[in-house]
Amino acid sequence: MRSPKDFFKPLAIGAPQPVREIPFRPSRMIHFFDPSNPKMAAKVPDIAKGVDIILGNLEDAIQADRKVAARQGLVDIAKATDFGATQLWTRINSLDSPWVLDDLTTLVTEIGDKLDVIMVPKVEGPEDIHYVDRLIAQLEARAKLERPILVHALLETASGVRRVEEIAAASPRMQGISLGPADLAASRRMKTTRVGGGHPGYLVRTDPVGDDLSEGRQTYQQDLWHYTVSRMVDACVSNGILPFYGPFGDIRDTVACEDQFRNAYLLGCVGAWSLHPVQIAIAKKVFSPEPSEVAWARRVIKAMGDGTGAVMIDGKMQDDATYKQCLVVAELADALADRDPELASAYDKATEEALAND
Ligand SMILES: CC(C)(COP(=O)(O)OP(=O)(O)OC[C@H]1O[C@@H](n2cnc3c(N)ncnc32)[C@H](O)[C@@H]1OP(=O)(O)O)[C@@H](O)C(=O)NCCC(=O)NCCSC(=O)C[C@H](O)C(=O)O
Ligand SMILES: [Mg+2]
Repeated sequence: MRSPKDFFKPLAIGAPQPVREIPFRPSRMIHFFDPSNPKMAAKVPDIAKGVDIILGNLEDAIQADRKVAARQGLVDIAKATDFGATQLWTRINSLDSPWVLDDLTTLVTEIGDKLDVIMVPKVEGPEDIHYVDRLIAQLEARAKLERPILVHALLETASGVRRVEEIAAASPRMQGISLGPADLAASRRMKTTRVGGGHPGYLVRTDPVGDDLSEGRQTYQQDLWHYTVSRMVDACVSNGILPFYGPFGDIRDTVACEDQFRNAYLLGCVGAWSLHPVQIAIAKKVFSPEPSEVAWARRVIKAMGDGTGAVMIDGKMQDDATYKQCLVVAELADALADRDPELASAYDKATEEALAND
């Protein structure tokens, strides 16, 4: 076994030095496309300009007889496209599949210089990350890459959830984790056939009034994913990596998609997947803090000076802890503003207005 001191040493001679910190880059949406679908592939250069992350999917949703075409399609698109500040990711096939070895070998050697992150599906435990970690290092060395490719795990098995903390800590390559609610539901034998979102049967009911058990009792639908998302967020944040909500499969239901994304945002996720162009704007809206929230955060930070002590603002107590909460929002806003001039001016305008009243 390697010593803990070796954690940050390359796993192959000639592989690039692993990163010590995962850089925060705007990651509001991971936009999935099928590289074997000529219509979708043709849209990639344009879509890439409007998303934070674009992902060439090789796993589920790609037919078995299109796997090789999808892999080659991604190589061709990556070589032909300048992605600018947009991150290029891929989702490889599962580690027990007949395609994954060629996925990794081809992608790292042919487009490793363009790939930011490799998403690994159906991760069961840290040993899955150790396997891809070493293999990627060998391939990076072969391709003479200068920058390490990062790894993102999909949380979509009961065993993966049970070991999520070990997965998050498995390698310096670990960039983040996404919830995969469809596979996770199947793995856990949950009785929902939906891809993410709630279920009308999962509810709480108000108590009866008097003896009548059937009349006048409100029901409230509950969040099936609260436990898993919260656990994933803790595992990620305590290991310095980024948590994401995954897919919302009812493309028509943009309202419930927005709700699901917002729940994840409020619980600490940095982004979600978009499966269809219509979901890109939803993710952008939800995962960018509201200008009024940013203005409030900046107001509190200004009033708190060095961040210690307590002050009252608009009747609300602020102290060291609320100062830190506000830093989370303000720092996210600054990172997004660097990428998005429209957001930058909306944030500055709201802040000026808020500060003018102080
Ligand atoms: C879901 C889709 C199959 C729907 O496609 P389609 O029927 O073609 O929809 P539209 O007619 O509304 O499409 C309008 C045009 O937009 C293009 N399009 C559609 N989706 C995309 C996209 N993702 N990127 C780029 N362009 C897209 C269509 O080609 C149409 O173009 P045109 O005809 O020229 O106007 C489809 O959206 C799709 O396949 N999406 C991706 C699905 C996917 O990646 N699924 C896997 C991720 S979810 C998962 O794996 C579960 C998870 O792991 C878990 O376990 O929870
Ligand atoms: Mg899945």
